[in-house]
Amino acid sequence: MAQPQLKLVGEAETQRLSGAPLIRIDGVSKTYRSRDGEVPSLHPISFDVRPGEFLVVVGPSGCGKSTLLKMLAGLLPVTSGTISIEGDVVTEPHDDTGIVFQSPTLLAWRSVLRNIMLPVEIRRLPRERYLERAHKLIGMTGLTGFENKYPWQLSGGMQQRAALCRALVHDPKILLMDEPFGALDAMTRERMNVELQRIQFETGKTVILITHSIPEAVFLADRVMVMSERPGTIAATYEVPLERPRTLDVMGDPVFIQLTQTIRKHFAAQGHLD
Ligand SMILES: Nc1ncnc2c1ncn2[C@@H]1O[C@H](COP(=O)(O)OP(=O)(O)OP(=O)(O)O)[C@@H](O)[C@H]1O
Repeated sequence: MAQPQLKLVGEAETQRLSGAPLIRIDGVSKTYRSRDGEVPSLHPISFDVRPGEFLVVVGPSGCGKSTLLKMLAGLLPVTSGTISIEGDVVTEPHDDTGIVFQSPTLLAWRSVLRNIMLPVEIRRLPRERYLERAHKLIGMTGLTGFENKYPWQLSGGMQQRAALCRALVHDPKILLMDEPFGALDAMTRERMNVELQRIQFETGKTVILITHSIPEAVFLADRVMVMSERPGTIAATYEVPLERPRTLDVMGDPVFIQLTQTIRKHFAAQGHLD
């Protein structure tokens, strides 16, 4: 079995990741107001995301991960603080982000291609230009030949690939992913991780991904952000010093094992964080 070479993040990689932050989260908190009263879901948190970075967020259930992602997408207002993308404060849904949820949420009555083209229609973007882009993404995600199939004719992994194409078709700078592979079987999930790494490399997108899987987090991330229980806050952030492209063999690497163990310790003692 080929052993991946381990080294600290290379020079080119360092340059790619060391630019001015693309996303700035500054003192952002969230308290939901419901009929039963206030639900503090996220304590004020601050962090930056670099252009081209792959940031993975892990944390116990209910700590506010999805809330954070929805605020990043402009789908949910912040209670305090600001989220900015390239200096512009996010106040509403915007074109800089594409989102993939745990469920593919494809429209059953639309073909794969017409599902992928939905954001182009909604935004009234030039169809021909984006059709070409859709076909490129279909090729990149291995869906060629399935353009005219309907979602129910696809496996779960293929549906999620179609959802990924749909999130990227309008060429957003940022890809937000909320437990995108949580519903897939273990082997498909691993394959999707390898494919996602390749697609991110080929497209250069900045990715923020939420997962409950620590190995998935370490495999995919440049940086893993660990959150504490609700109301969530940042418990720790770890750089992942593993060379890319990573193969699944990297999971046997001592650096990988040590990092997953370190992160897992945060969740010891009945889900309580350190
Ligand atoms: N619309 C809402 N109204 C009131 N409370 C909410 C609402 N949405 C989420 N919450 C609460 O906010 C907290 C954070 O929810 P969120 O979905 O962001 O957590 P999460 O970390 O993504 O959880 P999981 O890992 O289980 O998906 C939870 O306690 C949840 O019950």
